[in-house]
Amino acid sequence: MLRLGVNIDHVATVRNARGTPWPDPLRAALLAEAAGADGITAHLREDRRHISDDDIARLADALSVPLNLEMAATPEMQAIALRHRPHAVCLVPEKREERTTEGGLDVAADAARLADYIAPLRAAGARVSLFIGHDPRQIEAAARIGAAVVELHTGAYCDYDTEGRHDLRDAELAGLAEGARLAASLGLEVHAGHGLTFDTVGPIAAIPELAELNIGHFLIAESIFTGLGPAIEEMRRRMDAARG
Ligand SMILES: CC(=O)[C@@H](O)[C@H](O)COP(=O)(O)O
Ligand SMILES: NCC(=O)COP(=O)(O)O
Repeated sequence: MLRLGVNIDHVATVRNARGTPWPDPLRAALLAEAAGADGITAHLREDRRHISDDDIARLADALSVPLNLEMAATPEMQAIALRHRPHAVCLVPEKREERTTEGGLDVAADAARLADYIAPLRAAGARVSLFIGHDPRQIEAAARIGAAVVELHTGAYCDYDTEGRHDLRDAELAGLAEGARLAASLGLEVHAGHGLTFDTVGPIAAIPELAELNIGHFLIAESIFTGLGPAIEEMRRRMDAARG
């Protein structure tokens, strides 16, 4: 079965716009669980623009489904992950000035440091995931350093779709499918996510090697109109339909 991880970061974006306690990302996460989410994803950015340290503490305490903590590979974040022991830790590249996560980690160029970095996380029982593009060099490097999971960045595929650049979108989709095949053949669990919507999820969900999709921004946006539960249920329905 293809799992759906619901990313609740942008509930915190709305909360932080006013500095109120609402809307509460934990409440959204519990609603997502009730609507059938298989896991909750939260990205504790270094600049704390959405999810806060307190959110992570409360999510780690209250969730029944697995928590996937996305974070930069910094000493501060490693200490936080070791304190809260989430089910999974997904390492992502971060730039302070970016609007959203622009690309994947350069695992090939940073292999020795990342191997050392993930060792204590693995020893603490976390499933370590690396957020990367579908470049075979990055996938092979992820396998070499002992990651359990790679999450393939679907942002470019989604952007090309939105811009109507269908040749580029289809080439990107083919690259993601090829990357998923390579990663699975190397023994990695394969996830995908970033920017996915009702319109773009089908062809990604149809890639047979994928075990999990992480989807946030679109679901939170859609929930303004339909409520979070129905948005998640519709995404789940489209994922299942794509799997036949
Ligand atoms: C790594 C990833 O794809 C998500 O965490 C996404 O980055 C959500 O957070 P931002 O929108 O702040 O990038
Ligand atoms: N890792 C991708 C993720 O968690 C969700 O990304 P998005 O759907 O918020 O763009």
